[in-house]
Formats: sequence, C-alpha cells, structure tokens
Amino acid sequence: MLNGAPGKSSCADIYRRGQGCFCARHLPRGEIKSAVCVRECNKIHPHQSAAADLESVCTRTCNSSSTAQRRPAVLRAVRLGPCLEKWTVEYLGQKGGDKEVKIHVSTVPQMDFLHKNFAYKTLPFNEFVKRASERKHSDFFLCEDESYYLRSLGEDVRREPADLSKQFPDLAEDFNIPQFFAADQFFSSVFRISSCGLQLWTHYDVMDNLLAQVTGMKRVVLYSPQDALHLYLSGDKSEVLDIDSPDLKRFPEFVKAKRYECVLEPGDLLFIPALWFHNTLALQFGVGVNVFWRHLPADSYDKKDPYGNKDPVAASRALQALERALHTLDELPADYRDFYGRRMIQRIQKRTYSDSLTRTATREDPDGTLPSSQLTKPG
Ligand SMILES: O=C(O)CCC(=O)C(=O)O
Ligand SMILES: [Fe+2]
Repeated sequence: MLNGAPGKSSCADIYRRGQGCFCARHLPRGEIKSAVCVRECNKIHPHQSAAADLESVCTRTCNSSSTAQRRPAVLRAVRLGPCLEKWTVEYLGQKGGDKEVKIHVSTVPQMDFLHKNFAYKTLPFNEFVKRASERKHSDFFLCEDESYYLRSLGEDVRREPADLSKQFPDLAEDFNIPQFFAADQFFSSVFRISSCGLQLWTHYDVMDNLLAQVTGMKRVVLYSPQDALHLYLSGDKSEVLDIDSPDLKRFPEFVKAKRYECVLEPGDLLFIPALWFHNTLALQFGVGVNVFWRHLPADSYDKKDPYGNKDPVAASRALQALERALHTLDELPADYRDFYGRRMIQRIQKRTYSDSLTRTATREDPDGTLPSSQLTKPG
C-alpha cells in the first residue's frame, strides 16, 4: 500500500486512524470518517457521526500531549454550502458575471512551467467558465481543444491575496469557509477552475491549506517535505512534470519519493499542510476553492507575498546566508571545496533534520515509535 514507485497509481494512505491505514480513495462516501483538528492540536480525531459537520469536528478540544500530526487528510462529504448544488456552468456565469480574469491557456493539458507551454490570457469570467467546461471551442486563443486553468487573484495582483468574498461576492456567499482556524489567521480564498484533463505541476506552498472540491473530480498526488531531495526542485516546483511515467534517466532519485494519492469528489476537502508537495489532475471539468491560512506567527511570513508561496523570512535569510557561504568556498581549490562542502552538509543534517519527523508512521508502526532502522523504506 505504501508504494513509492511512480507510474503505479497506488492508493497510498492519505491518512491513518487507530491501528490501520485508510486509503482515501476507498473511503465510503457520505460520512466524515475522521478529521484533522488544526486549531487545537493537529491531531486526527476519531470517527464522527454521519451528521457531523466541520464545525463540530474541528472545535473539539484535545487534551492529548502527544506531538501534533501535520499530515494530509481527506474529509468526505463536507457541508461546503449551497455551492454544491448551485454551481453549474450557467449559474457561475450569471453570478460571476463578466469580470475579467487572468487565466492559463495551453495546447496540451499538462502545464509545463519549465518550458512555459502555456500563455496568460484574459477573459470575462462567464466566457472563461463556459470554455473551460467544453472540450472543443468555437472561440479559442491557440487551438480548438486548448485547456484552461484559473487560479484567481486579488484585486491588486501584486499586493493583495485572492479573496472570493471581494472578487466574487455573489458566489462567495454559497461557499462556507471551513472553520479550521481563527479568523485572524485567514490569508486567502482562491478559485481553482480547470478544464478536464488539466494537470498542474508539483509544488509546495508555505501556508496550511484546505482544498475544497465543489464540482467535478480531481486526482491529487502528494509528497512529503522530507522527500524534497528526490523531487528535483527548481524553487518551489518539481522539475519532474510527468509524475506517472517519469524520465528516470534524468530523474533517477524520483523513485525514492513516496507517493500519496487521493481522488477528490464534490464535497471533499483535502488538508494540505504547509510544505507538502502537491500535483493536481482534473479528471473532469471542475471548480474548487482553496483556503490558505497562517499557521505560523504572522511575522514569520513574507509581507509581500500575495500567493502564499514565498519562503518564510527566516528560511529566505538562511538560504541567502548559504549562498554567501558557498561564495566564500569558491576561494578554495576544487578538492578543498568538495571536502568542506561535505562537512557542511553533515553539519546541516545534524543540526536541522528532525528525528521525530524522520520516524514516519507506517502500517507496521502506526505511531512511528520504532527506531528508524526498523522502518520500511519507501519504495
Ligand atoms: O487544485 C488545483 O488545481 C491546485 C491546488 C493548489 O495548488 C493548492 O490548493 O495550493
Ligand atoms: Fe498549491
């Protein structure tokens, strides 16, 4: 079940409860099996009744002193509000109106940030929704079967985070923001509207995130922050674009990254903890909303970051200091650079790698308490 081999669409367990692992894809529909309590303790709480709504799940108080589990979790059949019934293409067009939106358009459904195989275009929201919902278009920019993607933005794109209640007030009232965090932690609410087949590259964000699926189905593949070294990062994105059949000559380490996978259906909510990598594939035309909130103290974040994906200020400072240190090493001949580079890596590992994180829980060791030497290595 904990299959790390790319290409195999294994249902890695998105979350655990009690003794065993639950495969998110095979959870029964129509009930909330468990939930991550983010506000109090980040722990997964036991089964709630079928009638439980998010409010009653997440406001439970947890007196446990055990370490918080910052793990992805899928909540099924959540009461997201009237949007679940109302958000048809026609209704979205009527209520969203002809407000201009900036969209990604590409001739192929797999968006490639490395070769920029997409163009930024502007369309009235109602026209965009209509085109994104159809496979072939009578009006188009690049070709008649082009793919569309909207990640909604704030009013002042460079400064303001997206907020549905400001950009789309008539639609925002149909969507209940899940109450998993205090009001002053709210950062943004973002429309994610994709053509059928659209795939967004693997990336991480620096804030905690709830991705709500309102219409259509979407596959989401996640990788732990601990697999960062196996993902061939370029900034916040992975260069491995085809995660289902990766080029292993170019990316041999990718096989070591453990793949977690779920399929979101309307009414499902995925908790994506900050720094967890995610890759989305729209299995149908679909509308989602994601909500970012500040999980760290407010001053940890870059103030000029409307997207929620700039590294925390302390991390940026540390990365800059590393660049300076590397520059200093350039004063030495290659064999010395190599030697001191290795020593620096060892120092960084000793100082920063967290033992508690390394002891990842598995089916054999649900609590992650076995010494790490006894844990099965991801495929
Ligand atoms: O749903 C998508 O297409 C992307 C979602 C995403 O990247 C996010 O919620 O941070
Ligand atoms: Fe994201």
